[in-house]
Amino acid sequence: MKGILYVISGPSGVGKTSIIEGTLKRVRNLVFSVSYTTRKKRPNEIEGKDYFFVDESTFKSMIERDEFLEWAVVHGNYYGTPKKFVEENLQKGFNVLLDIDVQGAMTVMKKVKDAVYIFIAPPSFDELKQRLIKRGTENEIDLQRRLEDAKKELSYIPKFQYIIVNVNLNESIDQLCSIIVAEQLKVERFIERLGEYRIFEEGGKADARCGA
Ligand SMILES: Nc1nc2c(ncn2[C@@H]2O[C@H](COP(=O)(O)OP(=O)(O)O)[C@@H](O)[C@H]2O)c(=O)[nH]1
Ligand SMILES: Nc1ncnc2c1ncn2[C@@H]1O[C@H](COP(=O)(O)OP(=O)(O)O)[C@@H](O)[C@H]1O
Repeated sequence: MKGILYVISGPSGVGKTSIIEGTLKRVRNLVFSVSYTTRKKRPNEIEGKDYFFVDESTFKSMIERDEFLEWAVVHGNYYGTPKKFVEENLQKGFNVLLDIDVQGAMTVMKKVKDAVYIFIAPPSFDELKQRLIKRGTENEIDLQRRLEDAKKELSYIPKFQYIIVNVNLNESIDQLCSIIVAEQLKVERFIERLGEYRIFEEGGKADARCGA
């Protein structure tokens, strides 16, 4: 039994965290991979839930020990996905969700062929700016940098399989749930997991381990 890897990317402030939180509450059998970062913790963030906050030397020694599935420098800080967590959960049959930047998504694309790639886009550049200002977690310099980086990030959209334009949060959560479930219902994935099913045996039932 092998789970599905879902990769979510999109510019800072677009609503990735909000959409993911809403989705995790609604979809069964789905786990979020908490990344490591050297970024400073925001007051509302929880160690081990939002990120594992580490210093640069700890992060670099993790790179040397090959502990990341992927890592990248994003808006001036290091971010990385713990390889062991992702591999173990996929192996156990859980579906795993990553919130990583476009560079990280490109790395995963080379390593994990059957992952699902979803880009979250803003309705407009102005709206993105307003959301970042309203969130109030960045100083002026960091905010400008994130908006600058957003322009480059949007150019990666054609490399993704799905796009959600986050106008209305609840609709975006619905759309992410739909993508997650639809992928699980693909015949090619069903056949891969056929060993898990007993529907063709007499008295058997369809115990599909899928989502919402
Ligand atoms: N490559 C990579 N990017 C990550 C990882 N974790 C988070 N990111 C990305 O880093 C960027 C900044 O995240 P964050 O500092 O939480 O700011 P926010 O996106 O404004 O909430 C976002 O694009 C995240 O998707 C990771 O493990 N690897
Ligand atoms: N559809 C939406 N409409 C308006 N505001 C939103 C929407 N989705 C998220 N937000 C708000 O925008 C801000 C950025 O969202 P967040 O989830 O932190 O984005 P990201 O994780 O992509 O940086 C937050 O204050 C959040 O409440």
